[in-house]
Amino acid sequence: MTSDDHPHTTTDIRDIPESDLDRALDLAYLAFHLKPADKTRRHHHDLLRECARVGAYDGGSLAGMVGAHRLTLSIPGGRLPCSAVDFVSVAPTHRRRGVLTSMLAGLWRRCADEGRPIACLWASESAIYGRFGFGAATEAYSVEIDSSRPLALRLAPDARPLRLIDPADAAEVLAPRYDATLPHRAGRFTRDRAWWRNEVLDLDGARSAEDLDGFGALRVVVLGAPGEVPGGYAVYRTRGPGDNRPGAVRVDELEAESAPAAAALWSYLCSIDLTTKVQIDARPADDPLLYLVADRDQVRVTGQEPSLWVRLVDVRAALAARSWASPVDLVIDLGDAALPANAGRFRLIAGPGRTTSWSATTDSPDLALDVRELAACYLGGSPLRRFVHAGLATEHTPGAVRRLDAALETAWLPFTGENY
Ligand SMILES: CC(=O)SCCNC(=O)CCNC(=O)[C@H](O)C(C)(C)COP(=O)(O)OP(=O)(O)OC[C@H]1O[C@@H](n2cnc3c(N)ncnc32)[C@H](O)[C@@H]1OP(=O)(O)O
Repeated sequence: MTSDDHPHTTTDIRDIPESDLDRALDLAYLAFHLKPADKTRRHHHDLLRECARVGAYDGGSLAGMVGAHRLTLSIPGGRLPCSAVDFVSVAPTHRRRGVLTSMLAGLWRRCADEGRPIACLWASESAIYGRFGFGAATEAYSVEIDSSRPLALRLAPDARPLRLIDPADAAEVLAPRYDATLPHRAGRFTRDRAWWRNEVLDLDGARSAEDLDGFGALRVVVLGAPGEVPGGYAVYRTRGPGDNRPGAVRVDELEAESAPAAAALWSYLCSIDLTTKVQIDARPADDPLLYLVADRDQVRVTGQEPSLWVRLVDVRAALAARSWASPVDLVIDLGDAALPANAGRFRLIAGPGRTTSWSATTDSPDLALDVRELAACYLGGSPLRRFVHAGLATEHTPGAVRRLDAALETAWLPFTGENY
């Protein structure tokens, strides 16, 4: 297939066969300025082999590639097969000639073939993906706790025992607690054993020294007795004091069934000897931690970033798959320059216990928006009114935005932990 999706592209867009996996990785390392260790390369090789792979070939050479993990994402009220885009690379000799644009068009065809109504990704730069219809659908706070003193709490922590477990056993022990979060937290991936092993726990040590930044071995602490579903757990690493830095705890993941369970885990992490700081790269914006501390000055939000970007590849299927918090009946003008099959005027009829309908209409519109804004709102993370206030969506009928926002709302904000 020769691509005509962009005026400057002269590359052939086609699947990358397994025999080209090494060339594909060489291209990725060229684009990302990496020189990984052998075990990291082996890990990437294994990951990429399992991906859908779209390549841009210029004669005999590979000039671009997109990989997509075949994952399942939690959405409000359910789960959806998702193309989790990764390894996006274009050779510096071929940049800004429409290669990425053409490869993504190829990827949308793969999504349709594989029955994946949504795609998602972590963006290396936020400026890249909006034009392709991606919206920032989950966001994360980075948080730092001053643990030079005990964590002051407004409630009694869960009194069950805490125990450290062997990370090799962690996937089996932690999975039931993690899985229990999926029905109420959209934006999370279902995890098989390999995903736990490599993406969450890094058991083969494929993470680079820069990633680890002096932090030591992985530790896993679990709340509750062996044999029962944990009340909570934390996956973390520690770094002792030295080199003009205080000792610190870095938390990769913390899940808890309740606020007291979370309080027990945070208290533990804040009490580890020779450390005076607990840092966490990604927490949900509605993390109970921010409210259950008695002294809010002890917990600092140090950053707020978009995390998972979502693309509604098949808008009708994506809308039909999610649940709705309240009834809604609205006419929406939807723009989608990259996937015109989604664009047009549609009546959305949806609500609790109701089959969602998204059908073409000529009635006058209540709202006008682009698919990237719909994607940003899809998991319940951003109300549409923010985009109306920013001049990026239009309310033609007063009250329409309020009704759509009420229907899209979820009890918990969507959140994505691992940055694959
Ligand atoms: C999910 C992930 O893997 S994220 C990682 C993304 N990859 C990287 O950052 C690696 C280094 N960068 C690259 O390999 C390439 O520059 C890519 C993949 C980011 C872009 O590939 P290109 O083939 O140059 O993109 P393409 O030519 O199709 O650009 C399409 C449009 O996006 C714009 N665009 C592309 N990259 C960027 C960027 N980094 N910032 C802002 N705009 C961008 C282009 O200007 C172009 O706009 P136009 O249509 O108005 O002219």
